[in-house]
Amino acid sequence: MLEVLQESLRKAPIVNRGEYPYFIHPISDGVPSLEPELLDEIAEHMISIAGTDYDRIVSIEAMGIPLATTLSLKTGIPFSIVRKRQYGLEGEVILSQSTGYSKGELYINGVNKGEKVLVVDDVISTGGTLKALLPALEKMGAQITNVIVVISRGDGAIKMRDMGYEINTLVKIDVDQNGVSILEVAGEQQ
Ligand SMILES: O=P(O)(O)OC[C@H]1O[C@H](OP(=O)(O)OP(=O)(O)O)[C@H](O)[C@@H]1O
Ligand code: HPA
Repeated sequence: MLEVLQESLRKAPIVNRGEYPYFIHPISDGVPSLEPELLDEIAEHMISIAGTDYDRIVSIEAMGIPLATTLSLKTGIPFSIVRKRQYGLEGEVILSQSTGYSKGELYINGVNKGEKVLVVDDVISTGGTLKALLPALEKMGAQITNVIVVISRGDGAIKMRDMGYEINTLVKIDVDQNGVSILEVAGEQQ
């Protein structure tokens, strides 16, 4: 299951971002090369989890974009990208994002009241990003049908569950100076 993803994670190099050991991977960084086989494997798996009964895919700049694009082409469902840049459009919602290595503002445009949305992203780590985004989408009147994140590291997904949000993740990993260890793969017995 998810063989291309697993193989690529085993090769991921680590760099330090302050105290935070940061893995570098095609899905989370777009480098060194994002292969169509990997995007295809992930998008098919996401569709097997979420189906296609939603009005909009929502994802976050930058590395949510290839995921949302692939899903949109496969499902025919449009997507909106939550941006790190302000546009000042009517109805734009501003939220504060905090990750293990950065802080900043995010701006939501294009999500309409009453829409069913699928939220996808590349990584959940501290959970800081989704902790800000999911309540904001609900406040805008969106109905979140599913949240799917490709790679889970740390306890962000557990913290989100404690807040009442179920996050589907495709792989759970551990990261240290030596590299990435795969702890769990969706759909596989441990
Ligand atoms: O669970 P968290 O600790 O919040 O970390 C997860 C977030 O970190 C990364 O985004 P980043 O802000 O690095 O943006 P990028 O996609 O532009 O690399 C990733 O795409 C998630 O959105
Ligand atoms: O270690 C990481 N690598 C890539 N993207 C990330 N987003 C949160 N943590 C990470």
